[in-house]
Parts: sequence; structure tokens; C-alpha cells
Amino acid sequence: MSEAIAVSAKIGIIGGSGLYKMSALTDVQEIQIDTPFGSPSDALIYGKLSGTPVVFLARHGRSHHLLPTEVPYRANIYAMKSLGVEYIISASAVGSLQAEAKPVDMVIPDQFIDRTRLRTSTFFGNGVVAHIAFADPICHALADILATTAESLDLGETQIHRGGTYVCMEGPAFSTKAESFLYRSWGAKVIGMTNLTEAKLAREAEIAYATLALVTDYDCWHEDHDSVTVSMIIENLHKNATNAQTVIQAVVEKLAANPPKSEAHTALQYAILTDLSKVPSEVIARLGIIISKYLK
Ligand SMILES: CSC[C@H]1O[C@H](OP(=O)(O)O)[C@H](O)[C@@H]1O
Ligand SMILES: Nc1ncnc2[nH]cnc12
Repeated sequence: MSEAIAVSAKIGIIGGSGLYKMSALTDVQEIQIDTPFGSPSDALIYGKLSGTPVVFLARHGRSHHLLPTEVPYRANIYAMKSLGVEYIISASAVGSLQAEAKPVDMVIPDQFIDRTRLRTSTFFGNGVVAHIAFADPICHALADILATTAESLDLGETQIHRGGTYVCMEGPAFSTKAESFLYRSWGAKVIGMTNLTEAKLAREAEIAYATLALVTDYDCWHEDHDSVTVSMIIENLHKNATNAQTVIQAVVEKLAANPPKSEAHTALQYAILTDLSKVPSEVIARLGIIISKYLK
């Protein structure tokens, strides 16, 4: 179970492939948290960005030892919630499915398609049924701040693309050409392996969530890029990581000055179908802070 936690932060940052720390953090503390859903990917790193408290988590661990399937998504989101997080900025490496989004560009997606098969993407079950609305899986207000901020900065050759669909595949192998062409025919913009699962759990936890997707490659559909390789991705990730941190720090400043309202913050209000007074106390205890505000 979580111990008493001395720090809190309203803004969480989840760093994906290539973003294992935020260099500009000050007053840094490592926080080990245990949750009813197991241990997070790594210690949560509490610190201040431009004076604002934030908490950072490396999605695959700081040494990148977790496959996308192995990431403990529920523990990660629960741990963020237990520190008081209300907004999560996710930074993620993606392949581009459209020519206009070129490697080193940034995309702020607004939709997902689920191609995962091996993950638990809900806190509910075991006697408590809830169905969150997920038609708009990304917090518009947070995504708008991400896009507006990124557009206002000089990021060199990096261009910003507002909106687009992120296909979330299981991995760890990259797509076949047939799959890549299929996703293009669906009009999807980018492909990755992590963000849909995280966005669903964040919504259940009533945390606003948006993604800064960092384009590292053209997947395998592009005639000039026959297949995706990790070395190609890493090279572009290094170029992207500095820009991503610049954008995130500026976004944190805006969020701190003017935290937006988000529909995510009341996502469970009409979602829980079960009569919670009939649910065994151990089941309620496991859901803990996810549902505590709905217990009379
Ligand atoms: C290193 S390429 C594949 C890997 O990168 C992305 O990770 P993340 O979303 O955590 O940045 C992608 O989803 C795969 O997990
Ligand atoms: N082409 C790709 N497919 C899936 N995940 C990715 N992450 C970065 N590039 C990717």
C-alpha cells in the first residue's frame, strides 16, 4: 500500500523512449511508491520546473527495461493520482503514417485506435463495474495548450501537427507492411505502443491526459524507408528529447498560471453502475483513491 507521501504535484510527466529525465528539474526527490496495482515502472521523480511542482516517471523505467506490454500502466497512473496529479503530459516516440509528419516533427493526437491485445486497461472489475465515456480520449484543453505552446517556440526544423489518430499496437515487433498500409488507409496519423492504455486509465482516474508525440520514423510504408530500425529511432529521439523538454517546461508554466477545466476531472461521475454500498470492503480498498470521492 502507499505510504504517507510528503510531496504533491498537480502536473505529471510520463517520459517514453528517449526521455528518461527532465534535465531542468530542481529540488529533486526520488519517491518509491507501492500501489494496490503493484509497483510503478520506476521511482517517481518529484521536482520543480520553473518553480512549479511536477512529478516525472520514465514509462519503460530509466534503464528502459520494460516492453510496452510489460509497463505497469495501472500502477503508474495510480501512483501519479496518489501524488495529487490532475494533468498528465505524455511524451512518446511514434512512427509517422502520413508524409507531412516527418521524423523530428511533433504531433498532438486527438484520437486513438486500439490494436493492443495483452493488457489490462481498466482499474475496474472484481465486483465494481464502470464504463467511462471515451469518445474524446484526449483532454482538448491540455492538448490545445501543448499545441499552442509548441507552435510559439523556435524548435528549428521541427513542425507541429495538431490532431490526428494514434494507432496503439501491441508490439514489441514493429508493424508489417500490410498493417502499415491498412492504418494509412484508415487515415491514422501516427503509430506507437503505449499511449491508448495510459489514456484510458488516466481517464478512469479522472486525470486530464494529452500526448506530445515525437516522430522518429516513417514506419515501413514509406518507399524510402523500407523498415523501421531502433538505431534510426534513437538518432531522431536524441534530436527530439531536447525540444520535447523545452515544450514541456513552457507548458508547465502555462498550466501553473492557468490550470484549465477538463471533462476528465469528473469522468467517473456517471460511469459507475455498481451499488458501492454492496461491494466488499477489500474491493473498495483496492480501488482506493480512484473511487474514494464517490463513496458516501
Ligand atoms: C523505441 S521504438 C518503440 C517504442 O517507442 C515508443 O515508446 P513510448 O511510447 O514509451 O515513447 C513505442 O510506443 C514503443 O514502446
Ligand atoms: N514505427 C513505429 N511503430 C510503433 N511504435 C513506434 N515508436 C516509434 N516508432 C514506431
